[in-house]
Amino acid sequence: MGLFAGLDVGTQSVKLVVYDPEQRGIVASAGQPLDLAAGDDGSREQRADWWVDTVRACFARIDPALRGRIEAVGVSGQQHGFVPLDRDGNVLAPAKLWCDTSTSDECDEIMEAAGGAARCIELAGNPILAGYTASKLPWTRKHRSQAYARLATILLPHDYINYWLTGELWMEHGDASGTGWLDVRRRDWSPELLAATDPDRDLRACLPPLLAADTLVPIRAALADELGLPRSAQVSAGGGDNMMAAIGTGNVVPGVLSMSLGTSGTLFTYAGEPAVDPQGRWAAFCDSTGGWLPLICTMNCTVATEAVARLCGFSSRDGDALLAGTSPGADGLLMLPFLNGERTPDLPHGRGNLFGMTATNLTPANLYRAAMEGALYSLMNGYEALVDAGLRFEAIRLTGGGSQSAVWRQMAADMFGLPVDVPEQSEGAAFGAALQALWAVRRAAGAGDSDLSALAASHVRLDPRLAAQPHSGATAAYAAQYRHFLSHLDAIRPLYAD
Ligand SMILES: Nc1ncnc2c1ncn2[C@@H]1O[C@H](COP(=O)(O)OP(=O)(O)O)[C@@H](O)[C@H]1O
Ligand SMILES: O=C(CO)[C@@H](O)[C@H](O)COP(=O)(O)O
Repeated sequence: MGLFAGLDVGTQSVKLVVYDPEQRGIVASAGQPLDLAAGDDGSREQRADWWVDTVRACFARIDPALRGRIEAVGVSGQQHGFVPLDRDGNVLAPAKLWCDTSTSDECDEIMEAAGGAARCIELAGNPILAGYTASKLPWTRKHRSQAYARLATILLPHDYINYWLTGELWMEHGDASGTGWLDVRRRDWSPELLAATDPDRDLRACLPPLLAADTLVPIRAALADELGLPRSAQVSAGGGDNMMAAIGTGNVVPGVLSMSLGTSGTLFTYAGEPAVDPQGRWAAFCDSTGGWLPLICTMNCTVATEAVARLCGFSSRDGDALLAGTSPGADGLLMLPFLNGERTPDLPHGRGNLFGMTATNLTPANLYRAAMEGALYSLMNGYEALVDAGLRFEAIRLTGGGSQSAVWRQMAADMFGLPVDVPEQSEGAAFGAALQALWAVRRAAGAGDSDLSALAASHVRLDPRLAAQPHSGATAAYAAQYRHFLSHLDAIRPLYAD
């Protein structure tokens, strides 16, 4: 059997893993950082050619002998980014990203045109929140009128990489549901939401076909030659990074809870049917295997820890050592880490807040701990909605860069009162993309092991050395601090109302 490549175009970097399904091991990997253009108005943008150049650089770092054995490639990407193309497939403007809060007025305008947030949920399963793709279109109409005039196709980041790899335009249901335009119950575009976004043109014409999760498309021969891949290599449907991390953490059956600690913080679980919350307390997305993926996403996870580490002059990679003398609750120091504005809770104009400072507790270590805790309190807030809805979990599967911190692993176990398991394959999204490609190839071959849950069960391996068990004393300390988090959140909401 050949090798399977998984690419993850994240916010901070591109990651590439090459997986050998026979050996059950990652045989090569490469990562390369990405720039981010940030504006005071909350804009967060990247250029599509940065992604392509970085993907090229990652492939170049893999041994050519391994590249020559790659049978299929799966692509994962940060969700929601708006990639506008003209009719010749040229990119018209920088991509506004999932963490771009400059379009919150346009979110309100779309929801008003559709009949309000509750009506959006009735129509398509989700309100139009800051970060989702939909509001970036009217923003483009207002601020980039030339790009709007020439707009022929809308893609998401991973769709664009698929287009570059294959020359074919498509979307799949998982990432497409993060546009805000997909009716997640019918798994098709909502005409009402499209019309509410742009009453003057048929946006449906700008959206490429939605292909099934097990689709395979041949790579472009010229690009295969350039990247050193076989001309027979294929590209699977791919998906949003959370959809791919679901596969890469074995979250393809009900009852598993995954948490990703990256630029964003996310919590998600698999559902075999649409999982819509009438109050919109979670994102009712589709997954990239034919199911659904109720998801909580915060915009400030490692955003907050990186900011504190930078301020205090250390690397987050060394953060655990600094935390040695600290304890749950950070000695009373509490951070509401909404540095970039926030989606969960819905405070696009929010800012970070620090509470509980005394003459003795304001140390770099407590500050760093407060950032880590604050990132998890935000997720806890969303998790309670899932629990209210009757969902129960026995453990957390942790992935994303933050999963490399032993302190964060233990903190998650203690705060949520659940054991934390960490897959051996630490790049959950990139690994999930490789597994999706493997699954699609096995299905196309009619192979016996083509059932995804069986495939994930046999390929996603947990690393017992990285597991953490909850300690009840710490759980109680976090619960007390979490109550403060909620009361401070109530207090600051009016400050950031518009
Ligand atoms: N050992 C560590 N301790 C704490 N944080 C870490 C550690 N290793 C990585 N990280 C964090 O993880 C981030 C990268 O996470 P990742 O999931 O790759 O992000 P994204 O997919 O959003 O680009 C780093 O910027 C850093 O903040
Ligand atoms: O917006 C969301 C999910 O709705 C984010 O989770 C993005 O998908 C970006 O992910 P990372 O780059 O942080 O992995």
